[in-house]
Formats: sequence, structure tokens, C-alpha cells
Amino acid sequence: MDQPFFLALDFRTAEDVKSFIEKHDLYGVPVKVGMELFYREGREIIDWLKEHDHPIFLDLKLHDIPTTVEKAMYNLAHLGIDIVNVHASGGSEMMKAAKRGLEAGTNGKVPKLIAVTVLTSMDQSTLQEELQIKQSVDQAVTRLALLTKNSGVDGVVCSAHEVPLIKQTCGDDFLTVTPGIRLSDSKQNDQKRVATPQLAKQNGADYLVIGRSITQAENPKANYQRVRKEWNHA
Ligand SMILES: O=C(O)c1cc(=O)[nH]c(=O)n1[C@@H]1O[C@H](COP(=O)(O)O)[C@@H](O)[C@H]1O
Repeated sequence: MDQPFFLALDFRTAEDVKSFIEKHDLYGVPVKVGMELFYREGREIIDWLKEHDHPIFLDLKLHDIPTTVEKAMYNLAHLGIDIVNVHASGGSEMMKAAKRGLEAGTNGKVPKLIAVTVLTSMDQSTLQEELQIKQSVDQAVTRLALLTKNSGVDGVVCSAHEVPLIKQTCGDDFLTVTPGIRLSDSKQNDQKRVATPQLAKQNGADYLVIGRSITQAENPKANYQRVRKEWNHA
């Protein structure tokens, strides 16, 4: 993959996606398709993106009983995507089932499977006050990363801040995919654990996920180039 940034295509319709990509000449860049777009447009938008050579991270964050997740992954595997995810908090049986489903459903290259640790929209107070989890964010993320690794899954979704700890605990080859990426002058929106592309690179992240800093910018292409420059020069 030329540039390790997944552009989050959080748009309502396929038409919105196509006109955004066309207008800003972003053909072929790695993209993330999430629930909003996939629930409406399904496999057609995936096929269109593949026809235009976009590497695809399908972000549906599956979290259900093992059998359901295994069968859902079996069906998703036919889409020919590159990365797909589950929630690590679904537990090891669920993660192993997800992997089995993907392997059984794929003809060619098996998509990478990653697991969300603690959402980047959460912070210490969400964990401790709302969810009554006594561990710190760092501890909870590391614990879930280790569970993910021991379940045979390829890597995790986490914030850029936890990458050094995860690499230390799970090894350099264990993938870290980091959303919550913001350019220094972008709005934080609903994200709590944010980082610049530069910090993510310095911390050793393998891939970035970045949406609104680009898609809602006055000049999306210019911001895309800024991310690229920050990453390449960090
Ligand atoms: O799995 C994800 O991609 C994900 C996990 C997470 O912890 N936080 C997170 O923001 N995401 C996704 O990453 C994208 C971030 O978008 P922006 O906040 O607009 O850059 C969204 O599409 C989220 O669904």
C-alpha cells in the first residue's frame, strides 16, 4: 500500500462518495468503509471502490455470539476487502470464530482481521465512571491487545498514544491501526484520544484512519497532502 492512511468515507450515499473522490482527485487512495455507508450501499460501493483500485478497510466492528460472527465473516470474506474488524471485548472465542469464518469464506488472500480495543471516543472517565472499569485506558487497551494477539488475530484498533505499549507487549509485527487522527488546526469533534499524524508515526503506528480532518476541510486535497507530508517527515 503506497500510503498507510485509510480515508474514512463516512458519507451517507455512494453518490456522495463518488463525487467527493472525483472532485478531489483521490482515486486509488486506501479507504475505510464504515456502518453508515455500508448499511445503505452494501457490496455495490465495495465493488466500485475495488474497480477504482482503492485498498479497503471494512469497519463494521462485529460484536455478537461466536457462531453469528463466524457466519457473518464468512459472508463478508466474499467481498474481497483488505482489512475487517471486530470488537476485542467480544472475547477470544468470538475472535477465533471471526478468523475461522474469514478463512473459510475467502478464495484468495484472507483479509487481515483486527480488533477494536477501547474506542478513541472514550477516555478515562468513560471507562471508570460510566463503565465501572477500574483499569486505566492504557491498561485496558493493553489487556485487550494481548487477548487479541492470543486469539490469533492480526492486530488492533487503538489510539496513537497506546501504540508503544502495545508494540512492547505484543511485538512489532502486531498491527496497530489508529483512528482519532487530527491535524493540529482541526476540530476534535466526538474524539477524546486524538493525535496528529506526526505523533502517530513517531509512536510507531502501522496505519492511520482519518476522516473529518480531510472530508470536512475547506480543501480536502490540501489536507490529505498535509497528512502525507507529516507522516513522511516525522
Ligand atoms: O474502528 C474504527 O475505525 C474506529 C475505532 C475507534 O476507536 N475510533 C474511530 O474513530 N473509528 C472510526 O474511525 C473514523 C474516524 O473518523 P474521524 O474522527 O472523522 O477522523 C470513524 O469512521 C470511526 O468509526
